[in-house]
Amino acid sequence: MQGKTSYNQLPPGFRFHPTDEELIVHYLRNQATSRPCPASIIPEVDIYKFDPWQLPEKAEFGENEWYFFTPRDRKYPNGVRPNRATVSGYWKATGTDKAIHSGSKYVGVKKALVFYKGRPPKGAKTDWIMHEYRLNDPRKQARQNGSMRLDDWVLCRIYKKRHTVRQLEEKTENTVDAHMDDTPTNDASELQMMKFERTCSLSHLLELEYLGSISELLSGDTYNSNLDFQNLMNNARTDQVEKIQLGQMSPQHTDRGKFQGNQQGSTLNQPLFVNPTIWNQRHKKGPKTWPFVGAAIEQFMNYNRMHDWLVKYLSELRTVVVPMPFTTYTYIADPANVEHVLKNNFANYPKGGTYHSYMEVLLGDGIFNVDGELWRKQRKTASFEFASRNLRDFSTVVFREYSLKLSSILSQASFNNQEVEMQELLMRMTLDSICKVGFGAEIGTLAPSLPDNRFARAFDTANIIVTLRFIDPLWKMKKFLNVGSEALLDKSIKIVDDFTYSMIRKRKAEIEEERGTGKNNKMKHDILSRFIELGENPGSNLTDKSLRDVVLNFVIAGRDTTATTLSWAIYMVMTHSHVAEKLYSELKSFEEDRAKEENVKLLQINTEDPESFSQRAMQYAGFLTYDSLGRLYYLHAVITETLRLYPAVPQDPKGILEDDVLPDGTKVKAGGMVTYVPYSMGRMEYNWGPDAASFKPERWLKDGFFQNASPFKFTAFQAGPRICLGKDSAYLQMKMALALLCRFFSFSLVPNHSVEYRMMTTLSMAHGLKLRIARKS
Ligand code: HEM
Repeated sequence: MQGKTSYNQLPPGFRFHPTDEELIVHYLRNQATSRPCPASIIPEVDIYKFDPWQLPEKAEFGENEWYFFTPRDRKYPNGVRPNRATVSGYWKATGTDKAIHSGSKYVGVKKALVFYKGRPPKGAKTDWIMHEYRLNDPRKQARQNGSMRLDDWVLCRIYKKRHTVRQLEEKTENTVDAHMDDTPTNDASELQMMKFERTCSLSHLLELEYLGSISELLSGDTYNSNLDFQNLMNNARTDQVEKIQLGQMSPQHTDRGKFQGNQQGSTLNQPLFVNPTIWNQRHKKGPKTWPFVGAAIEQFMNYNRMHDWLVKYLSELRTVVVPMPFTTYTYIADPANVEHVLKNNFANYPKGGTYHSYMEVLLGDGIFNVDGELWRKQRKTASFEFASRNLRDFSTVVFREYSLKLSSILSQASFNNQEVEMQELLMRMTLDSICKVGFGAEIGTLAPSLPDNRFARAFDTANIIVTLRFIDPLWKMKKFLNVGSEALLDKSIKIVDDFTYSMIRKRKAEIEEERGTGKNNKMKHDILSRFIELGENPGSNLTDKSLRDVVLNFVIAGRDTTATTLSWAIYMVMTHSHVAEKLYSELKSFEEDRAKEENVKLLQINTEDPESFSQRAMQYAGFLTYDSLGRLYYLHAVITETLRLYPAVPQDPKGILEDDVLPDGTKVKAGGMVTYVPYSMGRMEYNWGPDAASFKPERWLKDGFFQNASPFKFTAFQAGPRICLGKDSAYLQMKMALALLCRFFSFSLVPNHSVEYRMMTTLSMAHGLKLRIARKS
């Protein structure tokens, strides 16, 4: 645009202090009519896609206040109120609008807003202020294809007010001059515990009352006195109800009770357990079973400690049969049974239709969520990609970069005497890494300010809600009515999809452009780019939807699993001093050996000097390559031992297509579920000997070298044809991060912080991992 001054052409010392009138007349009006502004100083940013503390870095100019042109969306499809929600809060108007005049002419309106964290009406007020300027005659957007756009442009000034002027500003927010507020604040230094928005936990969502009816569902009547299994089964397991109504009965029920089929199949007359022996529980070895509900009561009462509940039964019985209303769950821990289910009779134990229908909204037809031919094709392509050296080299660079980012956050926290929530930091690290490896996208949740991220938040929310479907008998009704958790799910999926599809479009355009300019040598190595290229082969049938499914399945597979394992590994190391010492000594000798190999001198390290400390950490990170990490056997054993006792996927259910008999003689019926239980398997003396419950990395080493165990005994990565595809990649990332962290830091638990698992599909820590950090020389 000719005649326009760009901000970097301005001489030093210039400040941008426009009046309200100038903002409207010279900037907003020009922007709205596509004419050049006097200086190209105000960027176009959809500020509602960010939280206010993320905005300063999006501005082109400004020290204590930042200006943006932003579009506004409607709150409701047919309304005229703007949608003021952001990722982790909302803007709320304060005071009355102020008319802006130019001479005697009324030219626009200024509105003041305050940012609240959380969701209305319970948000917490913050010090972030916005002044929003609108033209007196904004051009309303013509509604196109259900577009939610309200008007073209408004102009916003954002700033954070100073505490010293808080009271004054609260009274006069509408008129106070933003220029009074020129003290930059440093959020991190104000806090004892590094705090940030967390979305990955169910309890967090419940605290925020995001899920409303779900909190009732879980804590209220539905699952206690008014246990409504008919409802549950009608909603969730119609396929199995059908089978039992035909008079079929699980043979393993015969010694505990039996079903009395209802010939008419009326819902009022559901099948009953009527065998009188059921009333006498004295000689029973497994869980207590009762009429109508099978063992659901005992299982439900032990829900929060279910993994340990299973340990107790599986150590006595090896196989536990738990009759439930209209179905039977069979839990197995004997490697021979596991091998039968996961390998020898693999075709009989698929994921099944129920799983697919629950997870489809998030996972689509991705590798995690399909069986048969659809799965086989994806497995083949993905295995090929995972074996590729390009992907491995690219991942190594990404994992190193993000491990260093985490290390520098920990270093900063230790210099500031701050405590950290390690599990949350690790979740951020693995999410950033998998997005980079998966999409080639920097989402930056591990940036020093620990910003919130719309995609990350929506992805977490969607993940939690689809998992809840397995215990929410009302989810289909909620989905139909688009209320409660399902409405939130719908919203979250839209955000996830918008982000993913925009990445797909961007990547496709980049590939096209590179071809156009003949720069094909700049091949991208992220998974999405590789699949886009594969999709160009005739007959590949890879649509944008399948690309979306591919990538999201990898994000879900690789993120929480790796982060929770790292959390448990750090916890294990810090609570077993001899392990911590041995590991540290391995990492130190490795450092010396690598320096010699690379023919470099180790940099001086002064643990009281942040600069020297970080330089040495960077040098160390450079020594960590795919090949050199392969030599850290003790580290490998520490991670594997952690996974034996704290497997990221603690139990993994499979459907049953046809009646079958397991190697130990247990009969299983079509329509039921067989679950192999890595959490229990790792703790069974019959699998690991009398010290099964102890944390001993040494059990994996022979003559100093790592020795694998049978995958049907050590099942943390599953086994057989569907064994985890990301195992090597996960070890690479975990070893990279742990080598750096355990070399340069030691950890201790914040007093009174309790570490226990949460019942979810992955074995995360219910209250996170709150740590104090010390630096090591
Ligand atoms: C400590 C880390 C990890 C553990 C413990 C783990 C464990 C597992 C388990 C138990 C399964 C089977 C799940 C099922 O039955 O549905 C699985 C499947 C899978 N994992 Fe991992 N995983 C880890 C990390 C990763 C990573 C980093 C990736 C990729 C980036 C990945 C990719 C996959 C894929 C694609 C599958 C599906 C395989 C198939 O169905 O054919 N995993 N993983």
